[in-house]
Amino acid sequence: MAADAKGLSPDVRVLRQDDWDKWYDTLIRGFGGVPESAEERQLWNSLTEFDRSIGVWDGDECVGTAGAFSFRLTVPGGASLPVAGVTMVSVAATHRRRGLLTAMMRRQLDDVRAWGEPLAVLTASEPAIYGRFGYGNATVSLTAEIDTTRVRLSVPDGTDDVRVRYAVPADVLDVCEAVYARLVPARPGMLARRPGWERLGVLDPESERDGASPLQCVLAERDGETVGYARYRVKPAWEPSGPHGTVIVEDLAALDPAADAALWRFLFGIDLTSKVNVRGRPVDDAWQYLVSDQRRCRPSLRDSLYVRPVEVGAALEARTYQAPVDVVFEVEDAFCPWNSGRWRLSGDAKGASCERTADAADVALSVRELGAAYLGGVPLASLGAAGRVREVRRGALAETSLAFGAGVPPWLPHGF
Ligand SMILES: CC(=O)SCCNC(=O)CCNC(=O)[C@H](O)C(C)(C)COP(=O)(O)OP(=O)(O)OC[C@H]1O[C@@H](n2cnc3c(N)ncnc32)[C@H](O)[C@@H]1OP(=O)(O)O
Repeated sequence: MAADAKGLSPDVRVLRQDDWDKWYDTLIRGFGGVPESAEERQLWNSLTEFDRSIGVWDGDECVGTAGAFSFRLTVPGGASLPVAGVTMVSVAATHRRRGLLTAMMRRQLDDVRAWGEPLAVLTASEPAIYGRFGYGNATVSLTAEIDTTRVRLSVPDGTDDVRVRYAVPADVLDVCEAVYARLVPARPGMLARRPGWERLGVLDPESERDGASPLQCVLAERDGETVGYARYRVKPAWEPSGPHGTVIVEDLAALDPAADAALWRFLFGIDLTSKVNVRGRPVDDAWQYLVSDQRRCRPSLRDSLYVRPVEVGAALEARTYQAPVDVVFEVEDAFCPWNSGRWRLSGDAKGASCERTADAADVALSVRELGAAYLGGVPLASLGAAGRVREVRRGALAETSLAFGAGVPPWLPHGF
């Protein structure tokens, strides 16, 4: 390859099986260099999709890594779209800020297009990295620290019919996965899990416990059927005033309101604890509507899933719209110029078409804003109010923003 402006000739190539150890060591070092347990390393090896992963090589040395998992993502309307789950991105600190990430993003987005996947998605180690490549933050997740000495839950009818029982996390993986799988179509942003991914949820390296217990699990059952599960840890604390342990919720899923409430009631009530910490939850997590005092739950939000339309037309056609929409977008996409220009989107709750057009634009925006709004969690009107989206035809932004809503806030249930 010809040398680039910063003096490097990046040799970007598809990952080979026998390069994985070097490649993965580069990645681990890029994230600080703390080694993973043998079990965790083996799991990531088995999850690596070699033909969808790339490395940058400087002679024999691996200096850049990136992968793209083949996921299916739920989009508004319930369709399950093949997407590239961008992951494992790193550049050796000896080679940073010389364009290697840019070279990998170029190669990867060209590949994703060739694979026919209309979206690339990722979670970012730092939010400032990916906007320049057309990724927009499309979902947020909820973190909370609930003072369970003061906050009470009022549970819905039927909660007492749900039995909560302990189980060994690894022994009940299949029933937990079955609960998870039933929830995937109901919420945009959720990922259908490929075989093997469920094991990530029960990896329990001691190095990540920070003084808390090994992973614990309870099942919620009704009439012998599993209707939910929770995975959590307990971190004990003994203070002069008494026990003040914390329950750290790692994962919770339930098929109906009573099962959900039964699990939260259990977690709120564990003896010798005075706090429940949750993170990575949906912004509308139901317990918030059951508590006596939201303020003492100290909720906060964090950016989560970034979405990058790789094929604007195919992406906009794949979802539905909660109100009829007929709009011409003027899209600007400097990094993937095949998306730039005008697109007419016509659709409603049943389906949509999106085609190139020579008609005048109604709404002008960059592909990054389109990615942010795509799952229905970030209103186009709000992006308009921020000056990130421009209304060309009067009234078009409000109409389009309404149509783009998803009814339920999108949520990414786990990182990757
Ligand atoms: C999906 C995931 O896997 S997220 C994980 C991302 N990886 C990490 O955070 C690991 C540690 N960090 C790294 O490995 C590297 O710093 C990377 C991958 C973030 C960046 O790699 P580099 O090769 O240095 O990026 P590159 O030189 O192509 O930079 C391109 C542009 O992005 C900017 N940029 C790169 N990293 C950052 C950052 N962390 N914050 C803000 N801007 C950044 C550069 O300044 C440059 O801007 P310019 O074009 O205006 O000069």
